[in-house]
Amino acid sequence: MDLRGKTLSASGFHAPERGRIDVLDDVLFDISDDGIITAVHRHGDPNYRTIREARDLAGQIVTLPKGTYILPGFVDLHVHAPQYPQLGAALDQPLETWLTQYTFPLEARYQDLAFAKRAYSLLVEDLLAGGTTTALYFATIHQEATRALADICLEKGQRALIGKIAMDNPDECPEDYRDASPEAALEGTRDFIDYLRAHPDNADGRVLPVVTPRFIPSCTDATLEGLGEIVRRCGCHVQTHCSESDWAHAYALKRYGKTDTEMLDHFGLLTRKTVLAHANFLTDDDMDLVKAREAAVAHCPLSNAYFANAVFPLKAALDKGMHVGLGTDISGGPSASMLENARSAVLVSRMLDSGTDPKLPAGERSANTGSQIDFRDAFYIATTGGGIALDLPIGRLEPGFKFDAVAIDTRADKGTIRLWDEFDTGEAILQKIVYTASRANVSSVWIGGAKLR
Ligand SMILES: O=c1[nH]c(=O)c2nc[nH]c2[nH]1
Repeated sequence: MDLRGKTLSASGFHAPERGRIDVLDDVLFDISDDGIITAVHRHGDPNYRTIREARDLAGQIVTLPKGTYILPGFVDLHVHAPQYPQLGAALDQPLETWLTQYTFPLEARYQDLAFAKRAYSLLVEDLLAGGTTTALYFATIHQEATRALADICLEKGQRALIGKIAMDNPDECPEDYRDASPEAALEGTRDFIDYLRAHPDNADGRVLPVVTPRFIPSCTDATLEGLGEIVRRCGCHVQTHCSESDWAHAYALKRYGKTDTEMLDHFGLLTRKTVLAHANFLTDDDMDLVKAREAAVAHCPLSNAYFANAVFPLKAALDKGMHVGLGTDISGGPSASMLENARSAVLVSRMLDSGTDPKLPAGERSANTGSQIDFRDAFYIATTGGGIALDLPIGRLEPGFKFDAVAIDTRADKGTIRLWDEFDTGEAILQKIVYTASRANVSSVWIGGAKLR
């Protein structure tokens, strides 16, 4: 049911800060007509009963069934929308081969608007069904297809941030899939920003434009400089890939004698609203710079296992106070599920922590002991961390935040969660949700209080 102007009676979980899960046991969420949480009344509050009776009398209360729990909707911080048709394909190639032989030819197809609309509609539907209420999308270089992605998000109600990709370097991009010149790359970026800002269905800014240099290898200096100037003027979000693999990290060092992070900063592309995808090879100085600029990393654990040649030190980044969210990196990562990626974040952190070579004695197996995270950190980056990274009031269930939420039905017949009343209470329920839930357990999805599924 649409929850705008209503009160939801439910139990659930969110992570107001790193390391702390707030167990919301039988609470009332007051939701405004424009879909913002205005109050959360807890069962133990002195005026809980009075408030409940008043809301009940006004016919305002919507109650979730027992065994169903509310979570913040997932914030996917790194999605290549056009790559959905190759999800689960070509994962045995190194990044540079995967890009040139598979990914660029697929993305080039998006000049066909009918193909673009078909792929993008399916993707947005599937992400919503899995509980992704906000997605930060790379589109392609094509203006029409990128506009179509924005229209589809608006029509289906998904919160989204979308970038028309800028890529114009003839040395690294194929002739049939690159911006014709720096001017074309910059004009395309500006046109898409203007399109979204003037869109009649986007008055509330549900879909935001993102300045999107694909990564340093694919852009000329003139384009990177021009994009920095656009960011200064428009204050938009920025997204790009940063120091992802040995090859990508070495590229900037060879071209400039500096790291990706240093060069992005040089071009004015490292801001409070910048999201750096992957960032596996950040140096200590890079990390300091990212933190100082309050930029964020989109950690993509599944994709990194295939393409990055290393595990991102998530725990070190979180301990340092860097902004970090979670990304599926469709299709570098073969799963569109944020829950599956949350589990992968735990898994790869365990491998980083223990080391992986069984021939080495335990004491020598890892240079990164103390790297493991738990389900709380994984849940945090999938929700709260994403909201902080984007500087948007999403990812938490507290007053002032949008009611972007999912209901997890732990009793769904075709679902994969099995709870035991004898021992599953409080946080233990969230732990089982994070580790075992699947799409069949996502029973409802709301964005800004509007029920989408
Ligand atoms: O995982 C990735 N996916 C991409 O599409 C891409 N482009 C540059 N670098 C990239 N890495």
